[in-house]
Amino acid sequence: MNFVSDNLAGASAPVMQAMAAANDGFAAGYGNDAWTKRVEGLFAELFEREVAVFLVTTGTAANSLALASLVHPWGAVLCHHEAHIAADECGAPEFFTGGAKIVGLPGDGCKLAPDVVADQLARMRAGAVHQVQPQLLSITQATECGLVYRPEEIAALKQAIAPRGLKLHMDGARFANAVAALGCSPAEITWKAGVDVLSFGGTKNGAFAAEAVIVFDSADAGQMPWRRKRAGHTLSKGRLIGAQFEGLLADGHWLDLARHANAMAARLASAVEAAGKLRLAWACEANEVFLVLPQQAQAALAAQGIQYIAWSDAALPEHGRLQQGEVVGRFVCSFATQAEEVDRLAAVLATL
Ligand SMILES: Cc1ncc(COP(=O)(O)O)c(C=O)c1O
Ligand SMILES: C[C@@H](O)[C@H](N)C(=O)O
Repeated sequence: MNFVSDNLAGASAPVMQAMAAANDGFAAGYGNDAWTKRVEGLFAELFEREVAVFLVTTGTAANSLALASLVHPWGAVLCHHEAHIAADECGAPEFFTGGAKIVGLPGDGCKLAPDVVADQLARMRAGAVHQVQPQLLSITQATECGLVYRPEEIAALKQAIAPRGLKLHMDGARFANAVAALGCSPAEITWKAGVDVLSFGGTKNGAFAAEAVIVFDSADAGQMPWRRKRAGHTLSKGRLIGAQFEGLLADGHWLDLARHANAMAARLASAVEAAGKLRLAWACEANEVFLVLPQQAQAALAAQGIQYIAWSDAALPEHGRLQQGEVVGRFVCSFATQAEEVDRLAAVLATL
């Protein structure tokens, strides 16, 4: 059984069918194909406004190109110190921005609070030629610890950066899971809350390799066509990504997939809490469950061949610090996770 990552699932059947259907005949290249054009319209409908859409194949590309379009080489990107852009993209944001500084901030569950952001900004002197200039705040939705920002929390972060004119980026690798968890509209947790640019994740949701940079103000999108091309993400057969998103977005399929993943995670979290043997490191709010695993639990899982990632504990609150030998286990559910797998995992953890 595999709870390592939603990246490890394949693509959903409707996405595969959409890709197969897009294979027929000839099509314009480099994003000028019919599938990509239709998807641009679908995103405008989804976000209830005109949007600029740039399809790429990885989340790292989506994040790095979004940042590069809005941050100067002498700029600074504020984010959580355990954010994917800070900890898991091998310096791609720094590379594509031409050297902008990633400034990591603390926060329980990888969530940023407005006062922490404001305090950091107060320490960065505007216009000081000896200092990098803060130009963008990046938040991850759902966070790297599986928590979800509510619309009002996003708006409060926007309010904290507004006096210094920072842009607000959302790493939405698990955006679908957050929307499904909140039951809100995509607009409510993006542009209506102050988000300027979104990395809309399709890959973890149920596509094979489909990510979209969604820019809510066309004035912020001017550099993207060239930056995407230089990054090697303007596909000659752009229908490859367009068809995936068409399959994903059709009839709300993307949200159905996310709801299932979230339901599987909730099933696991409830079973663990009912058994009373283990504690959650953070609340289960989307499609991930983070458990504090003593050595006995680690051994039992290994014996059963149940795979997960031992996750960083750096975002744990002081009172939740690990004891000797404990690790935080990250268990990720996807659209492909079956209830029987969850129940078997829960049974192993209940017999500790
Ligand atoms: C929160 C988050 N953002 C961005 C990414 C980057 O995606 P990719 O691995 O496709 O570059 C990931 C990982 O898959 C992620 O977990
Ligand atoms: C790199 C690893 O963290 C990946 N983004 C995942 O969430 O599984």
